[in-house]
This record gives sequence, C-alpha cells and structure tokens, in this order.
Amino acid sequence: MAEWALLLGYLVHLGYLLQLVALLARDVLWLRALLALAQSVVAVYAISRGVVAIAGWNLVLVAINSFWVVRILRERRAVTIPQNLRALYEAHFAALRAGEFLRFWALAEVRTVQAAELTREGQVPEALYWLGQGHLTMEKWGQPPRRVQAPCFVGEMSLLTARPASATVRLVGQGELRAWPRPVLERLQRQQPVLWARVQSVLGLDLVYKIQREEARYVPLEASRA
Ligand SMILES: Nc1ncnc2c1ncn2[C@@H]1O[C@@H]2COP(=O)(O)O[C@H]2[C@H]1O
Repeated sequence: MAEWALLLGYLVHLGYLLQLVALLARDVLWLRALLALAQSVVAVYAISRGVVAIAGWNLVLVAINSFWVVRILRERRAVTIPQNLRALYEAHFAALRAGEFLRFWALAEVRTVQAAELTREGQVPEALYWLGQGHLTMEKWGQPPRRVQAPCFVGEMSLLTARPASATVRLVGQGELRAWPRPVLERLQRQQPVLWARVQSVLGLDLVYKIQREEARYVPLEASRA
C-alpha cells in the first residue's frame, strides 16, 4: 500500500516531465497528444490526492487537446488524388498536401470563356486564374504582344506583390478556366495561413516555369547582333 502511495506521488513529476517534452515538440499533433497524456497523468495524481479542482481543470484540458488530436488526424489522413488530377498535382501543386490541394482546387469556379480578357495591365485582377490547356496573348506597354502557353496561372504576380497586373492577358479562342475570386483568396489568407503559405509556394513554382520558358526563348546578345 505504502509502495502504491509512493508511486502515485511520482505521477506528478511524470505529468510535468511529459509537459516539458510536449513543449519541445515541433509538430502540433505531437504537442497536443503529449499534452493530453501529461494532463491525464496530472489528473490521476490530483484525484489520488483528493484535489478535485486540479483534477477537474486537467480533465477539461485533456478534452480540448484530445479534440484537436482527432481533428488534426482527420485532416492528415491519407487522401487520394483522383487519377485525372494526379499528373497535374505532381507537376504543379506538389507543395500542397493531397487534401489541401483538393480543398484549394474545389474553391475555384470553373468558367468556360471565349476570348476573354483575364487581366488588364495596371488594374487589380478580379481573380487568380488557372488555364490547363490553350493559349493566351500577353501585352505589356512598350513591348510587342506575346503568346503564353498553358498550363499556367494568370494573375499570380499581382497577387503575390499586391500590385496591379503587370500585363494584359487574353485567352485565345474558347477555353475552360478555374478562377479563384480575390475575396475567396483573401478569406483563405486570413483563415488558413498555413495553406496560404503553401499556395504561395505553388505560385512561386509557376513563376519558375515562366522564367524557364522565357530562357528557352532567350537569344544571346552576340547572335542577335549577327
Ligand atoms: N513574362 C511572362 N510570362 C508569362 N506570363 C506572364 C509574364 N509576365 C506576366 N505574365 C502573366 O500576366 C499576368 C498579368 O497579371 P499579373 O501581373 O497579376 O500576373 C501576370 C502573369 O500571370
């Protein structure tokens, strides 16, 4: 009996040691899970000592942390990308987790448009666009018009820099676009900052692809003089 009492006495140290380890965890799932365990241990200790208030408060904390553990596990559970989106995901959206990609993809409106002007140089675009197939024309003041080939985003530069559009971009012919209206993106930015940070990486990758296409068109100065 006395040994039991001694062991129960150590529980308080175990509980706070576990809290210490929890605070070292970088991953929020581990943090929450270890905190729930630590608070359960402290609650058992408090019950054994008859301190109802400490036991009660720790059980409330256990309930909150357990709720978050379940929620995070649900969000992270394996999500399979449908076959028709897999190649697209791997090439352009791999900075997002599979579930995040599907959520972000579903936020967009699908629009079928004909020769539409997507952005106008100097004006803030109404949306961010993704064109999976087709061609665009791009006009910048003082430069000859150019063709831009899909797949690519349109309107990502002004979104990232919070400045007006750097060019006027029009769709050639008819095409199907995905459009994320600005208010939808602003809500995403406010409510899901982690996802927003990953979306910015996706847009960064699109910019890299654009630079690589520009470089493929690059004519060395010597050759252009010849
Ligand atoms: N050099 C470029 N190559 C491909 N697309 C471009 C280039 N410059 C601008 N754009 C696109 O044209 C869009 C005009 O609006 P944004 O500046 O928001 O985002 C721009 C890009 O999506």
